[in-house]
Amino acid sequence: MRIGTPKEIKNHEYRVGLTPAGVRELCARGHEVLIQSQAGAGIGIRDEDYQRAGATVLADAAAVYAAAEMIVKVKEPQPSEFPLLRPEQLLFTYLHLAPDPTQTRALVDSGCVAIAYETVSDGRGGLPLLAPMSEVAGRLSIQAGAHAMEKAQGGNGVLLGGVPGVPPAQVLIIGGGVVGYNAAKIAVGMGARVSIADRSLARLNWLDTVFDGRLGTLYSTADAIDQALATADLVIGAVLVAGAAAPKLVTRAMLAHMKPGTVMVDVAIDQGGCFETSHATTHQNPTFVVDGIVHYCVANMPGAVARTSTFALTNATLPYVLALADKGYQRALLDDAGLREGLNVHLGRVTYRAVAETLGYEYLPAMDALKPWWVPGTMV
Ligand SMILES: NC(=O)C1=CN([C@@H]2O[C@H](COP(=O)(O)OP(=O)(O)OC[C@H]3O[C@@H](n4cnc5c(N)ncnc54)[C@H](O)[C@@H]3O)[C@@H](O)[C@H]2O)C=CC1
Ligand SMILES: CC(=O)C(=O)O
Ligand SMILES: [Mg+2]
Repeated sequence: MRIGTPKEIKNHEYRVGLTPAGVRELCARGHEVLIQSQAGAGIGIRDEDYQRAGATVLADAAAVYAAAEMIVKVKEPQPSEFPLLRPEQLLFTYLHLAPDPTQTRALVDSGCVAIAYETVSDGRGGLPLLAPMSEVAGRLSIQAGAHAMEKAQGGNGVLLGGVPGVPPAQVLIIGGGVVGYNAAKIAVGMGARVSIADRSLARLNWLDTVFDGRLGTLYSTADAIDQALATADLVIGAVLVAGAAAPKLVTRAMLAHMKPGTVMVDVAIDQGGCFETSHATTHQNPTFVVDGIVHYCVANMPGAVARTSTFALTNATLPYVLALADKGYQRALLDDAGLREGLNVHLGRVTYRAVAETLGYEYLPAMDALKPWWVPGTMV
């Protein structure tokens, strides 16, 4: 198969969808890899590194999209990339379609086959291609939040860990999954007082055991969140209902009960955000203030630490890229029910239920989309 990786063009996005190690694996299996010139430049991967691994370097994105049967990238295609997609072309990347009607329309109209990293599952309730970036974003959320708490950044001037004789910051984390756990790990490590809210009692149980008394757990209700907001210095929004728009758990009315200068980091912004007052921001202009509360809502947080993030992401995506390239997407999706959950758009139809329901498309189950390739008795 001919696999192409363009340079990312989202604001301050320096990650890249394939590393030279991935290129080498693909070429060793007889595939052809096309990389846009300078695709890895932001993280110190040179065109020569890709060439040495076996890739052909092409001058621009248009050349990569025109030649490749499968596009492997990081972020959702930006509007200038929409016209480059073509019927039956395979797109493997983060998409976050539920809160993004414009992109969904463009993918449907393009006739491409779009597999979203964030909805691929591992069959055990995990999201193996979201998890590595959630680890990064969770850890980074505390770093970004602590910075925003500084007076010069508009925050309330509280030091996360306090000092002897002065209490540390109160951190409230809403959602105790991968982002929430990693945020808690860093916040606890920096000496903050941490509470974590989730609606899964099993998850709260696990967090309580792992942190062994070093954080408090809250069952997530509007009441519990409202009360915890009143004393918080830093709030991390980290909930997810897979593939769906995030529930709005902090309303604008709740901001009135909070201390001025409190910082809210909405990591769930890529699914539309879990604070009513959130809107997506960029690394260039990451924060804004509503009713005295500082909001940080960057939708591609891992892009800030693009080198770590690229290797963490591609370690997880490579086995799937190899399967798609070796078998073709139809066989790869039929063989792996978890990868099949990644199929969001197929030849003009929406094949992920939460996206179809949120945006008003008719839902076509992935298995029905794959019927022409399905031989009974050969699938899992
Ligand atoms: N902004 C960025 O750059 C990035 C954003 N993310 C986003 O962060 C979000 C969280 O991702 P993960 O931690 O990997 O998901 P996850 O599935 O591991 O965890 C989500 C948690 O939210 C909980 N939850 C669901 N509804 C809730 C409610 N009403 N109240 C409290 N908890 C609730 C679930 O029980 C689960 O424990 C996702 O939207 C993901 O796309 C992830 C990486 C980077
Ligand atoms: C998960 C995601 O959207 C990101 O890493 O940018
Ligand atoms: Mg988007």
